[in-house]
Amino acid sequence: MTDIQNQINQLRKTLRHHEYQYHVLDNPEIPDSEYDRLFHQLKALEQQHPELITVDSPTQRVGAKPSAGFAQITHELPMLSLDNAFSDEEIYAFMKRIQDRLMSLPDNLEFCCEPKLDGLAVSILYENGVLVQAATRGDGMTGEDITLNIRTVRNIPLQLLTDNPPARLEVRGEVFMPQAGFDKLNEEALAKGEKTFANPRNAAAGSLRQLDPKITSQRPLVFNAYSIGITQGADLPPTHYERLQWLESVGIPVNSEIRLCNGTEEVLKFYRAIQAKRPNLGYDIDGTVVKVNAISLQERLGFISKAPRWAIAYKFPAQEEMTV
Ligand SMILES: Cc1ccc2cc(C(N)=O)cc(O)c2n1
Repeated sequence: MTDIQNQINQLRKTLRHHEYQYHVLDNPEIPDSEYDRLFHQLKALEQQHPELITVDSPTQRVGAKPSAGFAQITHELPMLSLDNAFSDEEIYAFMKRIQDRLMSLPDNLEFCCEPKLDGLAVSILYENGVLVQAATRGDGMTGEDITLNIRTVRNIPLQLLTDNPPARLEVRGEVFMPQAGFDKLNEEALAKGEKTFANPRNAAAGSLRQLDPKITSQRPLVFNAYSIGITQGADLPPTHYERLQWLESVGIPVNSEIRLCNGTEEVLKFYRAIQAKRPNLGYDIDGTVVKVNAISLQERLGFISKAPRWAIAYKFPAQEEMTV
């Protein structure tokens, strides 16, 4: 084997070792500057000897589809999709279905109402209070392991703020990109002649599916929790609203617009109030989410195939296309 081939093989082996240390173990042994120096040494050798370039060389990573590099994770509890309502009539029908099954008038029921964030649904697992894993929703059954990227989202605590954390706590919520951060990101991309994102949701999804957490780390992402998945050793309150309050008390961010509503008319009032606020929220939403607040009633209502009977998304009419 030629000396050049030996040098190239040794550099590839060293770079793969350091990539593993940085991207998988999150434990770099060398500064980025040293990694870059080795990388560019290999790049130069391959440019002098293009016949020696192999598709699996570390220099060829840039072309890889980002998601190809993520392990698959199976959700212990499926991540549900929500049934949709597009009119008050469909909300009344939702309430009637609940009344028929619970034999109790909806106007005596409490609902937890929130804006429906237009981002990417993620699942974050804490064990003994420490963030150990994060995954995208994916198809609801399996998602991509984005643990390293989620760790870079500034408002997600790496440790729960409690002295007696549950053995296991899965927090589910939405990662989104606020409008101001999105506008700045696209301005910078334009200035650099790079591709811009069509909308904040695509920007959030693209940022979370970066193989390089350093890039994700530079993106203005925000997380808001909206439910609890699996738990072990957690003593949780009996209503959804109180559970969100508990999450907030242990350092998990929850949307500030979430409200308790009594009966159908207050639910519709909330929908209109959020619709009026929508232009000034500073982040994209595509409706509101209405949930029966009492967990015991949620359990009695159960799910229709994939969507829960106890929740519905009341969507806003599609916004007229932006004329650019
Ligand atoms: C159960 C469920 C499923 C998807 C959700 C999605 C959102 C959302 N996109 O804001 C909020 C929720 O409370 C959700 N709740």
